[in-house]
Amino acid sequence: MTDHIIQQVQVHLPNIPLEVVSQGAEALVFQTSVHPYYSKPCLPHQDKFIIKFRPRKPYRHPKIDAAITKNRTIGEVKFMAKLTKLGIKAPSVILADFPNGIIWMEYLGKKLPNGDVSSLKNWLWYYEKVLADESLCLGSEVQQACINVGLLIGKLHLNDMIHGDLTSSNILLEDSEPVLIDFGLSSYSGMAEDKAVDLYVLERAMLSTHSKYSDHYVKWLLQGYEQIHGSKEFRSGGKKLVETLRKLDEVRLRGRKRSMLG
Ligand SMILES: Nc1ncnc2c1ncn2[C@@H]1O[C@H](COP(=O)(O)OP(=O)(O)OP(=O)(O)O)[C@@H](O)[C@H]1O
Repeated sequence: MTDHIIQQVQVHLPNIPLEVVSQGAEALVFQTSVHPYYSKPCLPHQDKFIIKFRPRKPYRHPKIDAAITKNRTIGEVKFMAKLTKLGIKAPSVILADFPNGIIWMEYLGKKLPNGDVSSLKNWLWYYEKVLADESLCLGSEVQQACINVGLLIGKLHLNDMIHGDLTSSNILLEDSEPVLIDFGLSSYSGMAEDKAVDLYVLERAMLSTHSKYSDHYVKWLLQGYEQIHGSKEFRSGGKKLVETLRKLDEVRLRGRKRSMLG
């Protein structure tokens, strides 16, 4: 399956070395050492880039499939470009081929001491499972990283941007500075409901992936989220915060009722 998709992408990117990073439902993600048009790019990672490729879906009608691929790729790239413009940390887009579903972007994140990519998930797992020391898991470094994630998501929402798939895998850490990735389900909305659902998805992801300390992590995330809403940079942030947190309570209640009903 993957070999067949690699052949597909190589038609569009001949002679580009590709190393598979992940295969999701929607896209294949590759790492490459090559910049498409510049031998000395001015990016922090000079020799690593990410290529995200949306392969053809043979079960869809070819015309519909082509339109979906193109629109989703355009949507993701526009969202990323807006984040860059607003100074919300996310990979810079280097090149995009809309009809062929290709996004060439900046590589972000570091390797953890155990060799794993520094997603928030792996980083917290490193603390929880490798260091396995409660005082470190609940220490100031983890607290500050969670607060920083809350600040980042708050900034996103204050710009009426919704991530759509906020999990601890879709947040990478550059030291303790978080960056967002994967905007395949992103959208624009000023509605408190949409922001609350975004927060709820993250809250649930933290609970299922980091159950032992999730209460603390979520508390710190919300601390950062509240903090940015109080900043002078955003007018009526306080009012928006109250609305979103009220909705979050409603969404949690709906989620609980659903899980009680199975
Ligand atoms: N800019 C980037 N820098 C470094 N790593 C990245 C970058 N973008 C993606 N990755 C890596 O590739 C993985 C998959 O990326 P992404 O989530 O965008 O693809 P996806 O196909 O939508 O994934 P999924 O379907 O699993 O949500 C990430 O978890 C991360 O490890």
